[in-house]
Amino acid sequence: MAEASVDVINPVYFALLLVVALLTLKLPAVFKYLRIWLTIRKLPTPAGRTLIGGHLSLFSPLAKHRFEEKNSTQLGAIYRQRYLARQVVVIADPVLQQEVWTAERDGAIEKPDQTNGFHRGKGRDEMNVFSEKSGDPMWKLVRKGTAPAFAPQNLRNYHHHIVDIMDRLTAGIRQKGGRVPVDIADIAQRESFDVIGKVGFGRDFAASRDIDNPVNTFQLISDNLEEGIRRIFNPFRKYSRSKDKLAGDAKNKQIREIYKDLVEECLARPPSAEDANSIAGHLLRLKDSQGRHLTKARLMAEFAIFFIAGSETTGHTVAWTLYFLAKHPAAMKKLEEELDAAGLLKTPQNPDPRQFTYADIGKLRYLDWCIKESMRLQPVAANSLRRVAVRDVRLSNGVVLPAGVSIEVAQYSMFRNPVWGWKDPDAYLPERWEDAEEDYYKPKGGASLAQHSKGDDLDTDAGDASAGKVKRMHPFGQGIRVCLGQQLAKINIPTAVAMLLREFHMELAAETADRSISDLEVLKVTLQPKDGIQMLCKPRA
Ligand code: HEM
Repeated sequence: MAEASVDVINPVYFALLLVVALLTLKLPAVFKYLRIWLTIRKLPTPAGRTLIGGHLSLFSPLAKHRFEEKNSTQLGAIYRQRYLARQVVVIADPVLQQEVWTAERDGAIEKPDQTNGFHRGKGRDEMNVFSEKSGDPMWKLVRKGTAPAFAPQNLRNYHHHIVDIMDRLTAGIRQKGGRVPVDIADIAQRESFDVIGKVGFGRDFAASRDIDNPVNTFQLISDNLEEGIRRIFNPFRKYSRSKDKLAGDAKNKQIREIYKDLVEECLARPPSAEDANSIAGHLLRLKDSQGRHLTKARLMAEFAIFFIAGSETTGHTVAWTLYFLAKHPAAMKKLEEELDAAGLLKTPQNPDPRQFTYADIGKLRYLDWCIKESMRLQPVAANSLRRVAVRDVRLSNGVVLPAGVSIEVAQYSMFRNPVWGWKDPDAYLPERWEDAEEDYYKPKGGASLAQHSKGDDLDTDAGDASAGKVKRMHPFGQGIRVCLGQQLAKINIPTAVAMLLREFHMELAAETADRSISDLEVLKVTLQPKDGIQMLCKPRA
């Protein structure tokens, strides 16, 4: 329920902070806090918060997207939340979120203060292209410097590695004979792991070579992300001596060793033409304005983010896509027909179909729609995108985001809330993407939108507020911090899905089919299958 009444909790915090401030003479911080609270206090807020934790006790960080979906339905597309003393404005409105990205481009909104939450180091050297503020020259240097690794020509040259990796995986699955369930989430992880190994670091991680051999690194990454998430919402956790926190510290150490090894290996390896175009190749060549190469610590932090972003996103998207297809036999059949028509499906008439090529990407429209629809319903970036206001930002609906307030852009709820015009939002309907306009929100009386959204468009495809439409589907984010690796994802996902379906008819095994999707998922930085997606992969010919 919306609450527009005076928040009785914040004065308590204010009093506490005042005492602390008097003791530490940090009065400006207290006045800043008071100003934030006074500015946003009229926004609705979810009921049930507690005195100290605020809304923290109302949701699990591992299912926060669902809490946000509920709130944005009940409270509207802009509301406030409190995590301990931190005031957060949550935005789940396509128009307002575009204004946030405009303000970010103008320097009024930034990434929050954070070191690399995923391996939790200390200091500037631990920042990376994801955590660094947009105003920082290092962010620009790394973003610009690594962009050529994701250029279409470069990715085209790497595509044969993806095909080889998929060939190895399908050979491994074929050996199961279609009788025992295969964990397709694990298969997809192996694929994206080996792909980032090659494209990112010129290394064969060999996860696709033996699908029965467990890859310990997956669990390590997964646990590390979970620990990272827990610390974002519990700043006191770092002082905890609990068993699971200490285990988290030990795993953190182990994963740092992996990044360190990777950096050492790339530094020591004689350069090859292909390595020079890998992400690591670009990172190793970068020099700052004073002509200095990145330090080893900085390289580790950058390697870490590409390692995680590369392996934790595309793999889960492949797994969710196959899950939805198996759940929706009519969509699966249509996709099989499309692949067959393109000569890419093994059938009795075509027992040796041609190989999937780079040129196929983009031509297989139904495949594209199936992936997009999966990304709408189960976007891997379901965690809201976190920012902070550097200076006051007035949104076109009159709400002011005061300097210092935390901002969370809730993508998950935007992709399915019917108020943004989604028809049958909970249904898996790949056909909806046949209409290119489906990407956009067009309120009745588009003219008012032009007024509502004063932001300039940031991406060429961000929408056109003056034409009365704005993007409501943006799984790769938007604006200057839009996903750097999206082109890699866009070639990897269709290749993996098409190459699996080429060989196998895929059905959900009972242990997965009988569970609801909320029971199958977990939000550990990315929205991923909690404990696998079991499928029967029946060889086609
Ligand atoms: C399905 C696949 C993927 C999805 C849905 C996805 C989604 C996103 C989103 C939403 C952001 C913006 C975060 C924000 O605004 O705070 C982002 C940023 C980023 N992504 Fe991805 N991503 C994917 C794959 C990849 C891959 C394969 C890589 C690299 C190997 C990658 C590297 C990055 C990096 C480095 C950033 C930070 C960019 C910056 O802040 O300037 N992503 N991604």
